[in-house]
Amino acid sequence: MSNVQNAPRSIQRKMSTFLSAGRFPWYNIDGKPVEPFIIGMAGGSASGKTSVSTRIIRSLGVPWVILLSMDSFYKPLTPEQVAAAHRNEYDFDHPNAFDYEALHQTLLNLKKGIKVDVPIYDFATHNRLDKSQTVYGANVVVFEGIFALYDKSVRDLMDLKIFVDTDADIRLARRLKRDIAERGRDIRGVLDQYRKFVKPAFDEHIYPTMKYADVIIPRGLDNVAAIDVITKHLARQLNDRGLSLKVALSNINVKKELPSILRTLKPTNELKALLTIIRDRTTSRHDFIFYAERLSRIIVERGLAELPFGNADVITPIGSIYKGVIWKEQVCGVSVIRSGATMERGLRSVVKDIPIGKILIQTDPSTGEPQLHYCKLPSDISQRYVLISDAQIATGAAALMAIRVILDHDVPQDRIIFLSLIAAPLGLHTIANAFPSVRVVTAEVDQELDDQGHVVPGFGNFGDRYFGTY
Ligand SMILES: Nc1ncnc2c1ncn2[C@@H]1O[C@H](COP(=O)(O)OP(=O)(O)O)[C@@H](O)[C@H]1O
Ligand SMILES: Nc1ccn([C@@H]2O[C@H](COP(=O)(O)O)[C@@H](O)[C@H]2O)c(=O)n1
Repeated sequence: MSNVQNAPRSIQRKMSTFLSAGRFPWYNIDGKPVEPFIIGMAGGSASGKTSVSTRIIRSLGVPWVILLSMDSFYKPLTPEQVAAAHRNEYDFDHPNAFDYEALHQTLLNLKKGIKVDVPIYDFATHNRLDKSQTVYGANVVVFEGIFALYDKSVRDLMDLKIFVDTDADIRLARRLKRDIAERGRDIRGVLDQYRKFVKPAFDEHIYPTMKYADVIIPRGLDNVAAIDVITKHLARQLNDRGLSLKVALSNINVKKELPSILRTLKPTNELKALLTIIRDRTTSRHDFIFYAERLSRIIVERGLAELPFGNADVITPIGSIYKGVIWKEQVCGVSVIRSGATMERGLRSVVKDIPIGKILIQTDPSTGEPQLHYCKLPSDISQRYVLISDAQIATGAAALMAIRVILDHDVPQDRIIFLSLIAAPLGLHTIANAFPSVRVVTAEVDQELDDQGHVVPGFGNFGDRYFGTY
């Protein structure tokens, strides 16, 4: 997810992620992501590309929409080029001013649902800022820029191509006002740059890309009718792609045999005693927390046994060699809030200094579908093994979403270990069907789900019992 609060106002306006609600599943029951809808929005400078894009996005009312600006992909300049830019001697309106390879890769990754780092551009310094913006997850991507329709490989990624056609005088007037107010320019500079570069480039390179557009919007934002037609078309297209994981889950084949992704704890009486206390409705909150955390630690230890080890010989205090082993890889935790957070203490007490990310997934009461509301993960997660924690697996819908998020952050399936205290067979089959290389560690497999989706016999609402929010 993105955060541009600290960027200058002009940048914030251009690089936005519209997250008006939780994100519904963006993958099918086989765990494969469904591609976002990509719109290309070209037109002359100050024609209204950003304004039209924002209006369409707001009217669409779809959550998880990204407005990506081509400015982010201006090639970095040398100090000499920056000096030339300040003298109005650098041509920012030539197609060669942009890095199409980086641009193509970014759009491709967004299309695949993979997390991307988008450079943040600063018009005042004519260069990228040191920090970038992490963008993850989109139902719709609107990509706007003067050369948005210029490059064929970029065009080929688009589902809809739009050209905003606004009168040249109006464009110049708006550019004057905007560049002075937002981009640190003066009147002379803007007019000089317009005459030398902006106008010739429009006539020679930008206007000709209009032929690639599916839709042309004369007069930009003022053309209410055109924007309305486009919004309705988009809404229909998105509706046709609608996914219902809930319906698909009810068709999962729950075989008698449990899937091979499962790792259960050894069924000792000690384990049974812990589960008896946790499952007992009369257990006090104090005892519940104590024994739940004790069980979490055992689950985490079992999860760590799944990691790869290497040989390590050590010398003992009496000078003898011990042929030992060490963990070979770095690990991190990701807790599925709320009940997964109850296992964090267990994780911390077993793995020293473990970074722990968080994912908030809630079930939408009207549709029964899981929704992703929040996601904050360690930045180097792709270099680590990931222990996802959630107290129980019921239908597997939340687990599927959590695993999909981690995969979208470049973690291979076989580096993901899902830790849960108990699991229902349906949830295990759901995970195994979509992600057969993920491993699930649990204390016990319960019998089934009741009509309301509760795990039976289960332990009730784990989060409420742990946090005291009955
Ligand atoms: N229809 C309009 N009426 C008045 N001002 C507009 C209109 N459309 C855009 N603007 C203003 O013109 C400037 C350039 O518009 P913007 O949408 O950023 O263009 P672009 O993204 O094509 O460069 C902005 O300051 C914007 O607020
Ligand atoms: N350092 C820069 C980079 C670009 N420009 C001008 O921006 C225009 C494109 O942005 P729009 O929002 O207007 O589409 C382009 O015409 C460049 O001249 C700049 O002035 N300085």
